[in-house]
Amino acid sequence: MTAQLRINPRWLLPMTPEMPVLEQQSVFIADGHIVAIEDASSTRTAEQVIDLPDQALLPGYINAHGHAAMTLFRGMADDLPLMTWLQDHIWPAEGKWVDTDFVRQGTELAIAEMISTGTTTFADMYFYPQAVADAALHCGMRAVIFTPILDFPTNYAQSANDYIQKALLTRDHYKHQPLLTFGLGPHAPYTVSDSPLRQIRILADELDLPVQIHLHETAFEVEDSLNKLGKRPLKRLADIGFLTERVSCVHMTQIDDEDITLLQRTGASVVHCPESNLKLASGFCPVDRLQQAGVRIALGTDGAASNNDLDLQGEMKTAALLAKAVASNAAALPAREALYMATMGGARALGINERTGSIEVGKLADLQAVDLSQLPQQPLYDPASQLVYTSSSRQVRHVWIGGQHLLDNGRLTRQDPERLTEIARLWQTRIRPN
Ligand SMILES: CSC[C@H]1O[C@@H](n2cnc3c(O)ncnc32)[C@H](O)[C@@H]1O
Ligand SMILES: [Zn+2]
Repeated sequence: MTAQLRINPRWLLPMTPEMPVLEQQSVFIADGHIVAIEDASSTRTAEQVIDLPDQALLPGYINAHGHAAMTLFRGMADDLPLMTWLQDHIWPAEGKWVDTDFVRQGTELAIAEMISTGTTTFADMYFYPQAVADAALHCGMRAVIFTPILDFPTNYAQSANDYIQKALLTRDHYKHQPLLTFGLGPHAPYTVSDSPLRQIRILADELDLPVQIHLHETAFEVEDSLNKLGKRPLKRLADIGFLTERVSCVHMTQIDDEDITLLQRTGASVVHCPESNLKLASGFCPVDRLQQAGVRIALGTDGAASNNDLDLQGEMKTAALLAKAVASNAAALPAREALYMATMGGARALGINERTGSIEVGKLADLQAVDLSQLPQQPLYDPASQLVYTSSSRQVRHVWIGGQHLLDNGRLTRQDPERLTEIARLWQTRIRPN
């Protein structure tokens, strides 16, 4: 059978369980899927052949947590701790500026940055999820969209029940879009009460939805819950039956032995956002301990207002370095495991691992090719090491999502960077006139 596309990379990192680095392999694509992986000598034909003699082909990264539209708040409130940042700066700005246009345009800006740096799926938790969905569809980007749920009113919705109804309507509206998956995003244990959390659990089970929540982001969050309720937030969630394997817990910088047992017992996963945690001085997620306990871990950037970029390769490097420092062990989170976290780890946490996250026959062609011939990658002993520990995201040359060629030799095929820059500048002058 003739494939539509044959890619001949120098190296292939399929991110299958043994995490091999292969050479002399060709990947064949048809109808958006990987249809064969064969030796480079294969005589199988394709309508188009792309030779990548200096490049590594690997799955696109999966950014497992973020607030894409917050790119428009990038650099607006730096060098502040979480609660000051959120309550005194971000929430007032969101109240003033966030509407459908803000989310649509901010999300398109975010998608351009993510595709250019090798991300092929992003998880999003933000207001106006239909604008996030429209932006993703327009750009050809895969997205897991968690409609936010809070107890209090915002520009977007009035009550927890209103957010939930909007989540269901949004999901219904886009149910035939293969690029999109919808879930429920209760913001945090300190902003959502037990009753909506119970309802979210029931709906997630009934409709098979992923759920994502900010959790144990700071020591203050845990202390506050101990003072008010006599238990840690994770224990409270476990006690009301909220925790299941559908749930991804974002941040988890505060972890004791009982927390680890709860994560193990329920199968809930952790989304590690090391750069946001460092910048807001929130704390350190003990990645090595979690891995040793068999807890599933994914990687996220969080929003550009607390990171301040959406570069998952940078996040991998930070995660690998931080894991070593936190564990006092240079062997903690080696390069291949960081790569796994940024690909299959994300896919598993978001419940999309049957479709994406690795290069295997039958899976979607969500791929990136990275040029490893450039100066910052020389000499080259181990492609996995170069991908994680050098600034390899600057060398991403090609990205395919569902077989669509969205980055072609470093050029975005569906988005215009100049137009996006102009839009970002317009928002900047509107938000903070000079
Ligand atoms: C309800 S939509 C998402 C909501 O979360 C806010 N947010 C962004 N980053 C963080 C974070 O690290 N912890 C808690 N909340 C965060 C965002 O501004 C929106 O209001
Ligand atoms: Zn967040």
